[in-house]
Amino acid sequence: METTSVSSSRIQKFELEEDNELRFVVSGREEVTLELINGSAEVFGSVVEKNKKYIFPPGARVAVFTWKKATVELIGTANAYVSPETPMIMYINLHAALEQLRRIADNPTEKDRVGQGPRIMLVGPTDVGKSTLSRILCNYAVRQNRSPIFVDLDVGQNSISAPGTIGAIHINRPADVVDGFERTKPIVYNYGSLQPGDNNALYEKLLITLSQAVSAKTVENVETGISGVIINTCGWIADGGYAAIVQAAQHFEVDIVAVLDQERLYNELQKTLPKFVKIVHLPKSGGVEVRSSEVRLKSRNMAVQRYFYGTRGEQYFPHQFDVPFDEVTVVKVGTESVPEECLPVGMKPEDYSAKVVPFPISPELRHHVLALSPFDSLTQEISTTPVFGFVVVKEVDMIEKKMTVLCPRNELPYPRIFVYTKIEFLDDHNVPM
Ligand SMILES: Nc1ncnc2c1ncn2[C@@H]1O[C@H](COP(=O)(O)OP(=O)(O)OP(=O)(O)O)[C@@H](O)[C@H]1O
Repeated sequence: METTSVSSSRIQKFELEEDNELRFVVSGREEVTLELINGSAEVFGSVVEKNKKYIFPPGARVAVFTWKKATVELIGTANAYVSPETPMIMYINLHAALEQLRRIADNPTEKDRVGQGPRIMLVGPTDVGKSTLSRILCNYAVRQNRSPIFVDLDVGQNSISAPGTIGAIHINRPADVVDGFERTKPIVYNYGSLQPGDNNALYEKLLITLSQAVSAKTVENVETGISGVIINTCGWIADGGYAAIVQAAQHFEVDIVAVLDQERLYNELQKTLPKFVKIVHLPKSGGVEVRSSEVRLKSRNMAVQRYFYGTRGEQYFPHQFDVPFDEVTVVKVGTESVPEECLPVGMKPEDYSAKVVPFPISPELRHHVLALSPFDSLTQEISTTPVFGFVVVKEVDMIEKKMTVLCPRNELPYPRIFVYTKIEFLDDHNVPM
């Protein structure tokens, strides 16, 4: 990738030519301020306002793209360079194709797709820019007065709720340049682990339930139906991961699959998916970060941190609660099946993948994120019903028989059925009780 400058000093000014992208990483411990001095620019599809200061936190990785020309200033410690090579033309062409399908859906003279706009799914290995392209496509859609549904099936790096979940949100305004999309009224299902392969059957059950909830939304609201659905997936593409992609395409009834980067996956999907599904192959941007497992862990911690504490632009003030053991039931979804050879002859093994079972309260729960179920007693529906939200277990006192949890609200909702997750978060803030 050709670059025009690389720098990390405190004040840096960049002149961007047509179709150039300024890429930077906030590399120090302090924030970095971005300002558009002249021209026009966007960050992952969100318009950057002239002379407004955008403050990015440490670790942020950003691309400021211009279709025309722009003068951009960065203040703070940032590794930055300008690249003249980006796939943005191809990404906007994809958006134009989606927009064309929305127009057809909106046109009552066309019989076949009336009322239902495109359903696109983005697939590819990890770190190819799937989440970023989803954000760009959602932004371009709302900038044309559309209101699509964004679905995130990535349980490892979910951008709607905590890690270990899948979910959907209705997008009706562009993403904030720094904080991304508003997460109001999301539909969130708790899967409880970072790898879909940990419990394939449960993952598929949740895919089905979420796809039904999304379809109901697209039928309920005409504008949403026409705007369509944009689906981000996780980077697990081998073996069971490939099967999960195919299942997701079927359950969400997608009509377009955009494969980022990997040609082999593109070829395989062409053979597997039905002919009416259009499959496109797109290059990844040279700016996309290849993240180590350490960086991935950090970004997951930041996602949980954001869930409880918000962002610089929108801070939350969570509370801590002591919960006596007798006021809470902890459950787990999915247990080991009894091996066939241990069952009486002729008996079929039961499907334990989504079985809801009590989980003993013990110090093992410390630092675990637990989901809040809307049910008031142990029922099998817990496994496939959206959750209220999450708490983090800060302490488990086996002598006093109580646990201390961090909750985003100043009230801990009843009923108190907490669902175990494997996700851990070390909260080092002092929070009021
Ligand atoms: N053009 C770009 N320039 C600089 N950074 C970028 C660019 N595009 C994406 N990034 C950054 O690269 C990182 C990875 O991108 P993204 O999350 O979109 O990849 P992904 O394929 O969804 O990854 P995964 O499947 O692992 O979740 C993010 O931090 C994102 O901000």
